[in-house]
Amino acid sequence: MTTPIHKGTALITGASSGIGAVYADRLARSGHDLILVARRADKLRALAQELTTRTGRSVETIAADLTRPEDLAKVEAVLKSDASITLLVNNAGVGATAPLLQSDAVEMERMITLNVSVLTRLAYAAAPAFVARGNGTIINIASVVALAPELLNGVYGGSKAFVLAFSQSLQHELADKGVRVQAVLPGATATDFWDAAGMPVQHLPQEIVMPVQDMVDAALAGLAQGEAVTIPALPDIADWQSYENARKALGPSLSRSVPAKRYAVASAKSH
Ligand SMILES: NC(=O)C1=CN([C@@H]2O[C@H](COP(=O)(O)OP(=O)(O)OC[C@H]3O[C@@H](n4cnc5c(N)ncnc54)[C@H](OP(=O)(O)O)[C@@H]3O)[C@@H](O)[C@H]2O)C=CC1
Ligand SMILES: CC(=O)[C@H](N)C(=O)O
Repeated sequence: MTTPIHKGTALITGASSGIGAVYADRLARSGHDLILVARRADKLRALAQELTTRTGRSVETIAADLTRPEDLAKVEAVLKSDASITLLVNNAGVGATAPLLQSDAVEMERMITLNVSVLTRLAYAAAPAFVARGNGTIINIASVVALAPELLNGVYGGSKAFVLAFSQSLQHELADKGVRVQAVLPGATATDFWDAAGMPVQHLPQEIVMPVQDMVDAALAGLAQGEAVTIPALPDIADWQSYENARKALGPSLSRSVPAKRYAVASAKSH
């Protein structure tokens, strides 16, 4: 059993499998107590027991379907009231691989609820408490499809583009208030995600699939290095920086009093 220094409590959503379960393992080992959230209570309990035995940390579980308003409210209340929480891992999410014409609009809306609305509500529950204490970290799990929406289902890509943009906005607003925000953009990662999304992970070219433990270890290394956006698979961080610099360079030209000349609009101002 390891008993490192106590680093506060991490609340992890989607902790019953995949990326969230590995975050739970790594954070418990590095000295965090945990609150694990997902629907499958049996999986959460088994993981909690294993982690407590192995690390000596306190691990609580909350069985919650975060798309149900009453369950979401329960988790929001914990984030608002438990002053020991120093870290929120906003990880619960679902995906899809089907193109628009083969997708069900109600399922797409459910995806938006979990990937966008729930993530936003939980960040809104945590951030004021973190700001009040001048300390706290929010990790938002996005995806490389935030940058490449053509890769998978378009609503999934759009939901992850939201997570990236929202994280960047939070970074901008909260950086001087002692609160850190990291967006993590995994590429294909070997988890149950793929079965639920409609394509077994074994059907992907294996050279693009990262083991889930390596993905989380890289993301936590990126956090420790102070990265605001971590793309575990990207070999050269300079490529991301050029992309960001190009985006920021557009800034001064994006809102002007006249349309661009190429549209040949006779300005209303001259009438
Ligand atoms: N695997 C991949 O290739 C990639 C994944 N991601 C993102 O990583 C995150 C985690 O996915 P991953 O670990 O891969 O997949 P998993 O399917 O293994 O994990 C998804 C987690 O979300 C939980 N969850 C799903 N629906 C709900 C709900 N309604 N309420 C509460 N919890 C819910 C699941 O638990 P339960 O069923 O018990 O509720 C599970 O713990 C997602 O946001 C995904 O978009 C990003 C890029 C790549
Ligand atoms: C990029 C991927 O392949 C991944 N499954 C994701 O969830 O975004």
